[in-house]
Amino acid sequence: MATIVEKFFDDKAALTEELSQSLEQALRNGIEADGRAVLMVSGGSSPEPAYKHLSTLDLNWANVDVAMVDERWVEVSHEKSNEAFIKRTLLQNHGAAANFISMKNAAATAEQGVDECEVQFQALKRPFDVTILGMGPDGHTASLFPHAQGLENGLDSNQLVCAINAIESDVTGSITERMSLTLNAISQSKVVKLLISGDEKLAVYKQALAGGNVNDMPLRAVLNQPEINIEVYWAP
Ligand SMILES: O=C(O)[C@H](O)[C@@H](O)[C@H](O)[C@H](O)COP(=O)(O)O
Repeated sequence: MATIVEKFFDDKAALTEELSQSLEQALRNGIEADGRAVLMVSGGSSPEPAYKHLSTLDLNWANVDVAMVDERWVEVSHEKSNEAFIKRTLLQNHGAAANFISMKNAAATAEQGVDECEVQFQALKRPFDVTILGMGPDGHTASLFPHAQGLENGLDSNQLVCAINAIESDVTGSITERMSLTLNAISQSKVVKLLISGDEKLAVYKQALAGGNVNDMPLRAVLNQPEINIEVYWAP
């Protein structure tokens, strides 16, 4: 089992305030201790206000590496691009000076692009300072989707990134081809912040925590990892 600390808030504003402060502290600590800080970022609505706030902080952003947790295999101009979302939110203001590591590259498929992506991620400082994860109502996290093609590799691999082709659902939408951090990469973070909002997702988290088949709910594999420090952030 991971070490899990649950941080439950009365509302999203309180969650955002604590998350913003702790991310700032983690980046400052990383820069002070190692000269560079590494922040792994997910898309989703939960971290958006904290990203916008962080971008306004006067940090030594040139010494911060911001890298994607997962990405749809689409161009950055696509409305569903997580990279575009990070560029619109975190990489603004002072945050624009951060060094950004994309997952998407020119390869035709995620499968074909995975080796190039791996090289980029291997160059990052480890352990990463912070990894921000979201969670879907299907129990996916990063792009580790239930029963996806590539999931087994994503959970077992010694690599940092993996190509995933999810089973299309209401959660995935039509774009099922993705790149994701592996479980191995997620494990190599000083802290993992798992962001959850609403009662429905709280119930999904509790179901994952109760145990069961990791292929049905890949979040379980993260929660089961003994070496991960997870902080679960929840607000209604
Ligand atoms: O790439 C994606 O499909 C999204 O980024 C997704 O994985 C998101 O992180 C979760 O669905 C949580 O979303 P919320 O933060 O909106 O709850």
